[in-house]
Amino acid sequence: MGPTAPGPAQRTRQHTECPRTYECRKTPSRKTVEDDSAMKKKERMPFTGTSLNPEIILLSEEQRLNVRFLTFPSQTGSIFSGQLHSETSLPPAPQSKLSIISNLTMPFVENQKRVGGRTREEGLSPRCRLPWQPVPSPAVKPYADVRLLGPKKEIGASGGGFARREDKGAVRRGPAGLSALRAVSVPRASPAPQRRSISGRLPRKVCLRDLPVVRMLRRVACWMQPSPACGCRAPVLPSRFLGTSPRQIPMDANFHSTSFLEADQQRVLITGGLGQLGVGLANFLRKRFGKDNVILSDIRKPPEHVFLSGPFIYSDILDYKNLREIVVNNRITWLFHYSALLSAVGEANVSLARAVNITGLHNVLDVAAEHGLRLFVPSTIGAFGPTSPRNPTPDLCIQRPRTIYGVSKVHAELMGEYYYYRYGLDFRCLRYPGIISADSQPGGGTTDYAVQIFHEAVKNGRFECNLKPDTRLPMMYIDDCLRATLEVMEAPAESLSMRTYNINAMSFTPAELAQEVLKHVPEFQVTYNVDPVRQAIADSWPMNFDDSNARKDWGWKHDIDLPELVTTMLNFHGSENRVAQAN
Ligand SMILES: NC(=O)C1=CN([C@@H]2O[C@H](COP(=O)(O)OP(=O)(O)OC[C@H]3O[C@@H](n4cnc5c(N)ncnc54)[C@H](O)[C@@H]3O)[C@@H](O)[C@H]2O)C=CC1
Ligand SMILES: CC(=O)[C@H](N)C(=O)O
Repeated sequence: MGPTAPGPAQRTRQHTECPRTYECRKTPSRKTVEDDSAMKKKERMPFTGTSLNPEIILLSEEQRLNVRFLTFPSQTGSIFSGQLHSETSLPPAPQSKLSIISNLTMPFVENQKRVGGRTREEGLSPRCRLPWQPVPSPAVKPYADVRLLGPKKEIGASGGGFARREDKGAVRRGPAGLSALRAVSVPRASPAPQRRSISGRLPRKVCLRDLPVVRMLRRVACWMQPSPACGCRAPVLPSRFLGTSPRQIPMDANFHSTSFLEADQQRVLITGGLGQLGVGLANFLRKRFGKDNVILSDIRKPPEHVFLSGPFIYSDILDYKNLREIVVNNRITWLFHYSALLSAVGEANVSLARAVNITGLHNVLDVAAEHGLRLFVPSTIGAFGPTSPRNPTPDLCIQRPRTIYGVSKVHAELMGEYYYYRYGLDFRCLRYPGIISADSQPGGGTTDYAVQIFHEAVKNGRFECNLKPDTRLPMMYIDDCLRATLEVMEAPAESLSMRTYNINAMSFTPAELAQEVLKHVPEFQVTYNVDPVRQAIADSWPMNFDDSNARKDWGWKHDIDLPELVTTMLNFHGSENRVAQAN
């Protein structure tokens, strides 16, 4: 069986990304009648897990056209990939060897082939066998033609060999269905056949049950077991079992990113960081991760105090290569994607909003998936529409927003969740209410009035509101918003029953807010000059937000209610005003 014809994805692949990844191809040999019969009688075990290093485990499988592909890292940290096909089988090939650490039965390959004159199950301890059977699938063909992708040097100690052909490229992928298995991987700085454990000991004898791959495969087995009730397979695999990223970069790209050892020291990138929320987020995260580990980025020129407060970098979210370069050069591990056009400005410039909010999001998703980042994308109350329940609005309900902003945010929620299931992207998303901040200005949304009112109350004693007095919307003080954002990012994955959560703090109308301001500024006057665009948007948005899932799953709790909000905001603007007057 020759190599498959390149698909469109392959043709566009960047081949220069990772010099550690090579392609090697085996010369195929024919399966025999004996093979066939052994397989039918179940005398032959399926192909087994072959990852070598207990700290670097990746197993994945994809169906591309009629070819199945499985991948795993070698002991040297390079990616190996086997291409499985129904027609042919592996010949012995002398140049490369695989160490087979166990007979972990892969549920997606139904046949055990000979490798270098021995079958893969030979020499394996029975106690290592996993208690599960190959899962029959119509897409799975019983015999394999395996191509290996790997480095030119020897990588293992036993088993058969594979002729290798150097190639700068990596695994290609096609549009067909995926049922990949993947465990989280750890990057390696340099090839090292024997790597010390954290305790300093050399892991000469590894207990297979403790290997990530074994644990992972056990879980896969559970997922893949037919459910007793219906006899069907679980409809989806958990994200971490799923395959590779969608852009055409080498398969081992995410080996360059987070290591378990480094996990506590995050390197953070914030896109669109010069808006209402980004600078506050950067300051907040810098307290947690250190000043130099949080990079703000935007397409605007930062004010001096922001520029001097920590790393700032130019990044246009529409420039994918630039984004990738920043992530790679700065070894980013967490990405907060704040770039967006908000509801009102989005309606004023739909094509730009579509580009920034949708195309920009695609770039971010791909970079994050490729480099194993944890990705936070904020959504909004604006992701709901007039047909959603409005009082309260639950996490899961109909979402038919009527703004490009809302549509782009529903798209972001769905794409993020799709990437989570499809590629194992650690996507986390909160639907923010209108956010009220003292020291930063809103960027053109429908809830902006609730920020501007304080400034005007202190400065002029009056305010012209562009929403009707009885327009009720969910709101939150910025400190709560930023804390929620960090909390959901730090929440253990097991605690998250969803990837997108509503969060809320309070809900009020302009009239109620003005009433609260009046308690502090007795001469305060509000007039109403309704902006029909903003009003129509607000009328389609939730009045109250049900955030019970966030409270239940990861312990979300707001601190600031309306009275404290008003006091805090007026204090800030009052003292700012006094400073200005004194100057
Ligand atoms: N502020 C709020 O009340 C709420 C905000 N959110 C979300 O939070 C995120 C941050 O919101 P804000 O800071 O209020 O937004 P903002 O409008 O104040 O700031 C957005 C930033 O994105 C930048 N940007 C625009 N085009 C860009 C591009 N091509 N490349 C890179 N950056 C670009 C802008 O320069 C701006 O600094 C947004 O995604 C927004 O949808 C969600 C709900 C409420
Ligand atoms: C609630 C939001 O998403 C934003 N503040 C807007 O009004 O557009």
